[in-house]
Order: sequence, then structure tokens, then C-alpha cells
Amino acid sequence: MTIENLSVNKSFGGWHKQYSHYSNTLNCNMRFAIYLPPQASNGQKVPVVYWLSGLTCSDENFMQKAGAQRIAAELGVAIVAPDTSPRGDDVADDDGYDLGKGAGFYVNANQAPWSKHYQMYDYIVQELPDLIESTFPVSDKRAIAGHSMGGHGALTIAMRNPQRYMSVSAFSPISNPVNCPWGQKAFTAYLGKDKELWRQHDASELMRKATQFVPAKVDQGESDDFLSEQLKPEMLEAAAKVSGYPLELNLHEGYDHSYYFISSFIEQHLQFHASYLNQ
Ligand SMILES: N[C@@H](CCC(=O)N[C@@H](CS)C(=O)NCC(=O)O)C(=O)O
Repeated sequence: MTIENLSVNKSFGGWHKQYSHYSNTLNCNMRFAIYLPPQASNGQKVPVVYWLSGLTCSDENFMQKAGAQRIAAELGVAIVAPDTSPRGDDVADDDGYDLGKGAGFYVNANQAPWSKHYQMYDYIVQELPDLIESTFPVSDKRAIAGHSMGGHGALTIAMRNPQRYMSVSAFSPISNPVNCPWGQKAFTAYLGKDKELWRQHDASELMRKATQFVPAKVDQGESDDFLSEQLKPEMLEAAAKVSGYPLELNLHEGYDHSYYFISSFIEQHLQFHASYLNQ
């Protein structure tokens, strides 16, 4: 597989790079960003934190706004930020910001017109890590993290693949998509009417039934405008109590849904992941 380098920027002794590649899973060209810490230039294979962004985002939001590079450089972890949906002129879209391009929801669509390209689950779980691990000086030690729609993606992907991830974290995740407007709209479009299939992509449902545990950390701002209607972290907390899931959930007074919140706590998240990845 060929990949094309689009940009290179030195950052905290390491390198931020953007690439484009053709995805066989998504049937289109995709862009991703990678931050390689200084340790990766010294012949060391570093572990990777995969970051899944939220609605309307690309590979750029997190890398430009979260301020993660300094601490990733200190900890010796790489960060990979994929895009949030398939892209291109022939990719189906919707007028709303919460469906279609920029809103892939990290599931494999089985409904027309979405199923031709919207296979984000397989892309994130398999194709992208295969590409990253065969191209860059990284190990197969993986963690996964994300924000909002990406928090939903990170939690569900980690819980469905506990053997592939050492830790998972989320900021302001859509915790119970089967019971909120964002999730119901996206799951109806991408997955159709089969509610059992919906539940297989619902973090609270998966956490309630979990028997294998990927350590999880979730942070949520109490002044987040989406908190009660869309995010519902209390459902995740209740689910964790049922299964005994190792969930660390922290609520933060005054913080909202933005990257100002993420940048305030990203250091703690990366330290959480490094404590497992660097064991
Ligand atoms: N009001 C927002 C809703 C989408 C939103 O808040 N997106 C979050 C993720 S759910 C985000 O990270 N936006 C991009 C950014 O802040 O850089 C919009 O219409 O753009």
C-alpha cells in the first residue's frame, strides 16, 4: 500500500506528520495525522494512542488544539488521529452536521447509500493499525481515546476488542447512543432498524455486559451543553456498577464540550495510557 506524505512539522523534539492513503476498507482516499515522539527517532518502537475525534472534525482538530505533543514526547508515545468519516465527492452525505461526512460514528454501515464507504469500525480496528504498524517505528501496544462521537468510538471499539487495546479513555463520550438523538439518527441511517445491532455499538450496553476489562478513564465537563440530552455519562457509571467494570469517571465543574476542556486534562489521559503501554 502506498501512502503520501502531506506535511511535516517538528514538535517537542518529535515529528507531526500528515498522510494520505487509499483505504480498501472505505473505498476512498483518507487522511490521517501521526505524532512521533523523539524516542521513535532513536531506533525505539513506541506504543500508540489512537485518538478518535468528534462530530465535524478531521485529523487536524486534536493535533492543533489539544496540546498533546509535549506530554506525548515526554512519555514516548505516538498519537494517531484518523479522520471521522470517509471523504470524497462520491461519498454519501447529509445536510446535518451529525450524519454523513464528519460523522461516521465508527460503525460499519449496512444500509444504502452509506454502506459503500462508511465502514469506519473496520478501518479503525484493522486497516489503519496495520498500516501504521507496518510503516512507522511503532509497536503493537495500542491504546484508544476520543471525544464525544469519538469517545463513543473509543469505548465501544476497546470493549469489543479487549485483546487489541491496553487502555481506553474518553472525553465527553456519547455514552448511550441508543437512547440519545445523535445516536438514534446515526444508527438508524447506518445500521437500520435492528436494535440488537445498535446495542452492540453502545458503550453502556457493552460495559454492563463486559466480562473482559480494558481499563477505562472518562472525563466530563458539567457545563457541557450536550450533557443531559446527548452524552449521559450516568448510564455508563450505572453499567460499570453492574459488571464491576474498572471505570474511572470524573466530572469537572464549569468545563464545556470544547477543546479548552480536552487540553486541560489531556496530560492526565496520556499518563493514564502510558501507565499501561509502558509496562
Ligand atoms: N456545534 C457544533 C457541534 C459539533 C461539535 O461540538 N463538535 C465537537 C465534537 S462533538 C468538536 O470537537 N468540534 C470541533 C472543534 O471544536 O475543533 C457544530 O455545529 O460544529
